[in-house]
Amino acid sequence: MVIKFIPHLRVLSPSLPVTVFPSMKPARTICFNGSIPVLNRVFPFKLKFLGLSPRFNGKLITRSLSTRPSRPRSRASSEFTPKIRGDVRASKSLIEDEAELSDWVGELRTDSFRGRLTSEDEELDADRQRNRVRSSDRKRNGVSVKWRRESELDNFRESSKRETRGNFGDSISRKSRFSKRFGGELEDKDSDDDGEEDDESYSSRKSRGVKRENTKMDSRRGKRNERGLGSGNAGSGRRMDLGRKSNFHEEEDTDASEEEKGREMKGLENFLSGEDSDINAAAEDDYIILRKKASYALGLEKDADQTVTPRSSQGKSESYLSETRFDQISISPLSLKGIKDAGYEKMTVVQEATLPVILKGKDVLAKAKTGTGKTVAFLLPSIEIVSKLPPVDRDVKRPPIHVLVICPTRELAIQAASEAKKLLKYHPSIGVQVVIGGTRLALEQKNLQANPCQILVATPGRLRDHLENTAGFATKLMGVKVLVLDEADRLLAMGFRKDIERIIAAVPKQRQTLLFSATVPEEVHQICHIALRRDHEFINTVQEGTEDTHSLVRQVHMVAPLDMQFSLLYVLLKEHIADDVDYKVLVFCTTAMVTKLVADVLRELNLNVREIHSRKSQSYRTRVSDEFRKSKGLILVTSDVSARGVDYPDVTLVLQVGMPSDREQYIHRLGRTGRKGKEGQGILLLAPWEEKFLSCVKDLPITKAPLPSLDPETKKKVGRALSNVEMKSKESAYQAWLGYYNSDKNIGRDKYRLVELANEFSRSMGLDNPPAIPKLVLSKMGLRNIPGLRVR
Ligand SMILES: Nc1ncnc2c1ncn2[C@@H]1O[C@H](COP(=O)(O)OP(=O)(O)OP(=O)(O)O)[C@@H](O)[C@H]1O
Repeated sequence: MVIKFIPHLRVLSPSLPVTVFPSMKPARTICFNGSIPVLNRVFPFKLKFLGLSPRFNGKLITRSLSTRPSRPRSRASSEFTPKIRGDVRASKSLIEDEAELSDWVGELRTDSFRGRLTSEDEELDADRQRNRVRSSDRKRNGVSVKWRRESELDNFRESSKRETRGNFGDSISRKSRFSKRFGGELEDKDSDDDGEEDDESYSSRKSRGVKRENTKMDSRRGKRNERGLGSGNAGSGRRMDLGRKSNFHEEEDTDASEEEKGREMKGLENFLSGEDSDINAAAEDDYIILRKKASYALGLEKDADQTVTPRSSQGKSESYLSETRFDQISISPLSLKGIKDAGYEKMTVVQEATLPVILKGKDVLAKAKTGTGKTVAFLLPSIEIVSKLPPVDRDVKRPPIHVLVICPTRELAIQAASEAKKLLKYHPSIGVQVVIGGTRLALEQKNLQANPCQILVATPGRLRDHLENTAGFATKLMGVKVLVLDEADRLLAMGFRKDIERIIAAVPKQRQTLLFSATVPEEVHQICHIALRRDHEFINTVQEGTEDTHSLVRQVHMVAPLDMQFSLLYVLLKEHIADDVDYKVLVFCTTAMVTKLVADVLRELNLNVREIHSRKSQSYRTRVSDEFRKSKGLILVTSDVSARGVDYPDVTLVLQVGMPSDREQYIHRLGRTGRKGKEGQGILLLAPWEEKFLSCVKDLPITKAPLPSLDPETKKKVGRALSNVEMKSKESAYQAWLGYYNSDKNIGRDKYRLVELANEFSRSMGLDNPPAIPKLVLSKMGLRNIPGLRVR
């Protein structure tokens, strides 16, 4: 089979705008023989699962499980990656970052990885299945009991720690308000039964309980260590299975008769009420475990102060922080000082898990939930590696770049560079610079020349620009020791893949590569070999059996016809604002132009709104992003430019209007709230024909919420606001809307239906007739001669 790569995405996507870029050249077609699945067979990878053990003496214990026989490594990437060297001038990348992807997403979106699952995947699944069986066999033989016990204790300790976090009372009250609004399904037993208890007393009661538990746990940990229960056992080859802890009950109870169960229940109730808790100090471990088991068996969990939490949330809202302090690990005193100044004391779980592996020189593919400190996880070891390299002579004309960090969006690149600056505060000789699209290339070239730059953070498109247009840049890249792909799954997807392949070809083969993301779909495992060595470690800090989203983020979806959606959006925002004076809301829209329209409408409705998308200048984007980071009482309407990685503290609500491009994008957008173990809310507003999207996220705890009622006055108000919005904004939104859904596999298949829906969208904007669309655009979208469209 022959696969064709056509360099310019514009040519691929019929929905692209008509603007012609000077850099556009006639499409070249690069052909190579052999399908990607075949390449996968030839260049296999070895998956390593790493559970996070309870941590003892600051050490993380890892387990690895090979799912595939190792086969000889091959030069996969180089075979279909054209080499770039400094003087070769190729056309510029047309995709600067994800914001542009979100506008021109076209067919690339749905096809990025999906649809390429073949018998090879089935084979892989079979492998995994076999391993699962082996793993459960081991469990039946009692091998993993210790780990489970430790996990139970960790779970217990961590749930206690959670309670100590600031604003707990506030969180609870918000949670219960959210529950009230969205009905019984969300009833949260964390809060009081009647939901009336005031925040202060709740909060102080919690912290009392926690202190008690923490002290207990500390002494228990000491005892466990003495007894060797928690020893690493690193060589045993066993797989730690933290995710099993919430299945404790199911594993234990399957054989009990109904009568026995009844007896057990009574006994367990006594036990939980404390009547049976005749424990001595030496048996505290077992007491905790038994108590947990009893709780599970009863379908509820009582924490230290007897607060009941529903079983569904047990073990899922694990703390993002580990027990290990930065000063317990072996990093340079200069880094440690920087970390202290940044206010970090304990490592996050992903930092604790990845740091030792990276410092050992391994390639790493890491998965950790959103907002859990992945940036520091790859920056800190990278800085450590650079700090150990011999200093570069000042006279060297083209000092090497040692660490290259690639981010899919400009905002994310700026953020990562600023995090690096914080950590480098006491490393005066190590410089970090950022190169991103939307800024002047010449200015960046000057900066690169004038200032030290051992660490470079870049968006893919601009990096290629430098490779192709900045003298000596390719030579500098030959010094790369560590290559980081932040949001790796995005960067390895089709929209960026070609840029990434070119970048990989421009850095030395002898390097360390780190891939980080909150989502690592199966497809990434299959193609990560283009960046990673075969013996890389896959470090997954998301417990098996738990969701990829945070349990403290309440997720609901609503289904409403398009003609209700502007009014609904308004009502939902008003309700949220009324609930929380410190509101900070992100409203995600499908495309840049729809984002603009929604922002225009909400502005007309006198809400405090900002907008951010790729059609705004970079300086505007940076300014708005900074403002939103620092503000409260603000709504940011945004395209997917803000979907990944951007760290806005204390976002109270993420509202997604229209279906996200895929499951991963849903998770990343939602991940803008509930960061650093905090609480958050997510609402997904879908049209009836978008409901299919829910099947992609059926593993996530998204409950259906009833629609708020819309009074006639609200409808009128929203109608007036819509009529005040410029026609141009509506025209652009209509065209963008059509392009977005045209590229959806399901919706775009039936063009007649698509146009009907687009015209429904047009009516929802208050237009009697749909806006006319240029003939050329229509033919690029494959929509010529479809009834219902107006041509201009
Ligand atoms: N050890 C730590 N202790 C406390 N806070 C930390 C620590 N490490 C990082 N943080 C903070 O946690 C927040 C989230 O970090 P970061 O943005 O790196 O998350 P992430 O996992 O990359 O999220 P995303 O998946 O959305 O990109 C940031 O504000 C960061 O400063």
